[in-house]
Amino acid sequence: PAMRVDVVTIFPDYLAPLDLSLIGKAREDGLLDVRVHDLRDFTHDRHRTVDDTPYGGGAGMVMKPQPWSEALDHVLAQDNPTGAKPRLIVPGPGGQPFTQALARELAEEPWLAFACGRYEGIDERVYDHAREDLGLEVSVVSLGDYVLNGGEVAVLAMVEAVGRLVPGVIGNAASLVEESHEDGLLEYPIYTKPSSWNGREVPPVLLSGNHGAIAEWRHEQRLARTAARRPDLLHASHGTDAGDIEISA
Ligand SMILES: Nc1ccc2ncsc2c1
Repeated sequence: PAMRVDVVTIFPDYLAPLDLSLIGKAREDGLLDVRVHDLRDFTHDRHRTVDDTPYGGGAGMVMKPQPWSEALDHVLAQDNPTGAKPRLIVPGPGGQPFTQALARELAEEPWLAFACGRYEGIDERVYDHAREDLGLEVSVVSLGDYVLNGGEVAVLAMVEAVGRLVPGVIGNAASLVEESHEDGLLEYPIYTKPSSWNGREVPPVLLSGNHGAIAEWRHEQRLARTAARRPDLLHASHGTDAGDIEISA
């Protein structure tokens, strides 16, 4: 397969959507090999304990290091005759921002492993163990400045964002080109039949057949939308600063 993806979680059913639609088809086609592991399978007590109270006090619970160590050992050992290493991604609100650029970077990796934390997070020694004893590159990655209850939803988003960039997963590669954030501008408004609907018309330029005018209109719309919604994305390279675009979108 073009890419192997392992996910360790205490809620394996949360990752069931990865079996659906595009990602599901990519798995059938052998482009993506997605394996979900239940962290509790790497516990040995009757209650399958994965968490405990934090040293130093404080609210909430911390995920114990031992189950994670055994889970990572299992991931590294399974179907891995060459001893290759996956890149370990740990979703967390305090991580580096997940961007389309990072998605493109991760889509180049042959093997990704995702660790879904719950509770207040994972004992810090797991990160040190993964880097220093297992020789893994470990990245803590945030989807945005908000807090979820765990990493599973973040992993679903990241696997979709990365998986769709793996060659062959999306049929028409062209549809990957003009997407928001691909070149730092938001997407232009899009329309389809009928040309007149509910008393609302499609912008005439789009029916003109004048491809130069259409491209120009679309670029203007992208600039205007970006200035209106995401002025932080605009910088010198777009030849315009937010000040001199009339906001129409
Ligand atoms: N483990 C954990 C907890 C909260 C959270 N919010 C965004 S990613 C994430 C990961």
